[in-house]
Amino acid sequence: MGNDVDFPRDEPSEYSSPACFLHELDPDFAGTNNAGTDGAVGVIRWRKFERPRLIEMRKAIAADDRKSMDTVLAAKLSRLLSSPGGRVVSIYWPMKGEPNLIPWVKNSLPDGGTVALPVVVSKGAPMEFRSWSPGEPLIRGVWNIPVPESGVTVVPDVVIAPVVGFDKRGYRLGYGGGYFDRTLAALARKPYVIGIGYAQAEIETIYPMEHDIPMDVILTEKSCTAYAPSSRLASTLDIADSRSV
Ligand SMILES: Nc1nc2c(c(=O)[nH]1)N(C=O)[C@@H](CNc1ccc(C(=O)N[C@@H](CCC(=O)O)C(=O)O)cc1)CN2
Ligand SMILES: Nc1ncnc2c1ncn2[C@@H]1O[C@H](COP(=O)(O)OP(=O)(O)OP(=O)(O)O)[C@@H](O)[C@H]1O
Repeated sequence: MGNDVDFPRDEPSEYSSPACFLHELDPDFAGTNNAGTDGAVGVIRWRKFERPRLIEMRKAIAADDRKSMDTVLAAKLSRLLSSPGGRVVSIYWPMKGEPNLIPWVKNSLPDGGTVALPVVVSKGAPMEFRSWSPGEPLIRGVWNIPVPESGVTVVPDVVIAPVVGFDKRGYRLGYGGGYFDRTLAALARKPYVIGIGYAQAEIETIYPMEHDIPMDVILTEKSCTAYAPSSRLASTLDIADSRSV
């Protein structure tokens, strides 16, 4: 983040970057971060700027590092969802450097849980969740994201949502379609929502707007933070105390 950069305060102005490099700078650095003061327009603009920065940073993670971080995430997920028996857990098919949970599903989740994948059925509408088991055929959906070809529509008890970014209050920044927020808002029974990502995706704030729904827990390779510690649903689902994960 720009705040981490040691910015020389009394640099003469003739040493500043030429205007054509401004787009490469963090908005805080470039003085273009009006998210906090420009209302929704400023927030939307700031998010458009922030998403590619976070995605590129994630894609730059070396394959070996990614593999070991995914192994740590899988172990933490298994502890968090200690007895999935009979529950429907929605995962996602990884893209753009997101943590890959497919090996975890193959190795651990079949212990009594049903896996589902989110499906964008139409633009600007809530998603649907379709059951899927490793090996079952997938077809390309919106954005070329693989989705189950058959599989029945299910209602998830637990939704694992990949984050592009997340903040200190448990809000998630995604790809900008608003799909998870719209879907969670439309479900009759709110599932237990686990945001998952690498620790590098943490930012100070996403400047939450009215439609943004915070995650119950955010899991990274370094931390497991609960934002809804007394969630009734968590206890009925037998979700571990996040402090022990
Ligand atoms: N792996 C994975 N699968 C997932 C998600 C995810 O975050 N990760 N989703 C999580 O939601 C859903 C798909 N999300 C999508 C989000 C945005 C767009 C999209 O069309 N974006 C536009 C920009 C939108 C805008 O700025 O208005 C684009 O890139 O052109 C498509 C799908 C379901 N599947
Ligand atoms: N519950 C909702 N009802 C209607 N519109 C919504 C809702 N939630 C989000 N949106 C719309 O979606 C747009 C994008 O939202 P946002 O920036 O939160 O996306 P995101 O969480 O990054 O994306 P995604 O969940 O698809 O990964 C918002 O500007 C808003 O107009």
